[in-house]
Amino acid sequence: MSAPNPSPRLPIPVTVLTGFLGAGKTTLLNRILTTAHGHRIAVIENEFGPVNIDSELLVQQSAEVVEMTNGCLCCTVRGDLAKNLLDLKSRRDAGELAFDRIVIETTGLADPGPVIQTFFAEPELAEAYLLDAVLTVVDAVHAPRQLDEHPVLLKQIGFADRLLVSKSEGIAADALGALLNRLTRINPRAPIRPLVAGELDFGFLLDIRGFNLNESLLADETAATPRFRPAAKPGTIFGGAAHNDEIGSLLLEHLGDVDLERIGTFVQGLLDRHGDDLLRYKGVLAIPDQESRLVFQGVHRLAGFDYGAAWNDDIRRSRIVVIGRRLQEDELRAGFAECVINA
Ligand SMILES: Nc1nc2c(ncn2[C@@H]2O[C@H](COP(=O)(O)OP(=O)(O)OP(=O)(O)O)[C@@H](O)[C@H]2O)c(=O)[nH]1
Repeated sequence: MSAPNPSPRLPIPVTVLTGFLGAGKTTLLNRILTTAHGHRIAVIENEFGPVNIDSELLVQQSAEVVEMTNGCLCCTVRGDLAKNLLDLKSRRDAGELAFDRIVIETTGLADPGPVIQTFFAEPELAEAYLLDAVLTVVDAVHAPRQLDEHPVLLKQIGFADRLLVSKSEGIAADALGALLNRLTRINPRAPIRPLVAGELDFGFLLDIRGFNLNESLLADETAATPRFRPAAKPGTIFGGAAHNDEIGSLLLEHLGDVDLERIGTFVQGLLDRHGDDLLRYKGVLAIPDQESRLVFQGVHRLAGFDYGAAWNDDIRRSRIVVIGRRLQEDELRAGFAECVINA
């Protein structure tokens, strides 16, 4: 029997590890599992086909590994994912397993969207687990071509909370620079780091709380030197004409309040019309007569709203960041403009 779990009632953090075929997901996972960091990690491995090679490649002594084969998590075996997660939780509660976080390694072809949605769509899962972050490994050598040929890689990058570039030692500095620029255009929200030999920075990988509803949602974008690059002019938001990447991002911003009813209608309309194309969106809004920030975020059509920290002496402003496919910039800007309250 394993030692009792320290906090059986707290939600268990989950990290989704994604990246295209051969990007280096298992290599990274092995490094995570073999580093002494004090976390007890259970792993869910998903692979196409009847045999899970990845789980055989894993160093198993330190982790409980659940194998999911014969389909991809994002489509055929999504129900199994929920079942496996609940099963792991019951075994943990019963003292049969001891772990304090889960890493899910998806197949290289998986769209992370449905995997993410699983955690919000099923109340039992939402209570038991806390989706911490999506980590996406990007293969520096192959990504430029893969990005042109495989739209799912755009989604994997678009959904990421952290982008980890593998094999960067294999390419010239200017090619790496071009790739990093391209990644930033697709997803300006996610910090990027190369995966290099040596110690892993667990502060960068774990406990990111990328899906929490709080005012730090846009922390990176609201820093003194904004990491977020707003679209300069119409037509430039899709990662640039050079690559014709369909996934891009857009910042909607107003230095002041927005009308609650109008912004609700605007966001709802957006989800109704374009929900399939909205990968991630986050907003921090100032609402008249409301001392606290209204914070929202979502994935496709699943969105959550809540009031966060008080504005106090901070400048009231309203910002929405959208990462999506084929974003209709003019429509979004016009819709948002109708919601703002001009002092
Ligand atoms: N040179 C170099 N090779 C790497 C690096 N990371 C991973 N590899 C190699 O790339 C190959 C694929 O790595 P994996 O970790 O199996 O990739 P994966 O994303 O798990 O692959 P799939 O599960 O098949 O999608 C292996 O041969 C690794 O040794 C890196 O940073 N540099």
